[in-house]
Amino acid sequence: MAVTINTLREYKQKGEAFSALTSYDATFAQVVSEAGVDVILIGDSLGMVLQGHDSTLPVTMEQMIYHTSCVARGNKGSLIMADMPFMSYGTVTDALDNAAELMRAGAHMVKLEGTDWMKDTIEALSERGVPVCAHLGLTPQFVNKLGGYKVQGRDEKAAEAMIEHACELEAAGADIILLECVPAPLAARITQAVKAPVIGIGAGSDTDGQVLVLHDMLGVTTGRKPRFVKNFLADTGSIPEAITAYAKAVKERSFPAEEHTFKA
Ligand SMILES: Nc1nc(=O)c2c([nH]1)NC[C@@H]1CN(c3ccc(C(=O)N[C@@H](CCC(=O)O)C(=O)O)cc3)CN21
Ligand SMILES: CC(C)C(=O)C(=O)O
Ligand SMILES: [Mg+2]
Repeated sequence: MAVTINTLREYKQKGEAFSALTSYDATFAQVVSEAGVDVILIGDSLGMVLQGHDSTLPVTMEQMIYHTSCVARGNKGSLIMADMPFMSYGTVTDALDNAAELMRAGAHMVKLEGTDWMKDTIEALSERGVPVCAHLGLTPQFVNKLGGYKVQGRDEKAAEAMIEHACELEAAGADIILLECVPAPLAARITQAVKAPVIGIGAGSDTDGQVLVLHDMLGVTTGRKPRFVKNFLADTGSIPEAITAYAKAVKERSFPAEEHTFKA
């Protein structure tokens, strides 16, 4: 049975964790979906892991459409989420036009990075039939404003603001919240505060789901690895087995462990 946003809502209600992983092409999309990973993300991280840039900012709509169409052809029943790239949702009109392109390419929903300024955008998309994931915390498209890839929401004022933003974006129509690089206790508070399923990366084990970049969990990413990354290929014999082990570890909540988590 194909995974839908309702499937993810049911998981949250039952307290069953679900898994997500990036894919950028048809072959990996098929392997990832056949391994039982619930959500495939066409992440704008492709700008870093496929293209070799040091940020996600150079990624274009044309590239996201191309990779989304490749993933859609390989997918065997996972929910397909596509990142809207930098400045493709700067205005509500741009967001509608560009989200439509990603949905035509085969996405089932889109992901946008931002806070309360996205309320109108999310409302417009939601009203017109586009499910939205709101990405909060470390939002890589804001790296030049954030001053680096750093944990977000560490002080109480920033934590309160993030909780409020999550609630406001859910009220505007966001179907899923994604939290990146936030202290585990804050991620737990947000997961309780919203009805929408919450997916975490570097957000501890109390979110409803987990996501990783495919290249990171296969151990092929070059350079410094973030704390939240685990190499699942190291203890398995093949890429399909590594991906299956990841999906299982997320379901069992054995990943993320303490060493992958920011405590405060
Ligand atoms: N390969 C890859 N994996 C990712 O998870 C990822 C990308 N690319 N590209 C887009 C963003 C950038 N991401 C990053 C990149 C670096 C850190 C990092 O080095 N974090 C430090 C935390 C520093 C602090 O304590 O504030 C760490 O130790 O994990 C985190 C997220 C996550 N996303
Ligand atoms: C790291 C995940 C959440 C992402 O946005 C991406 O892969 O682009
Ligand atoms: Mg992204």
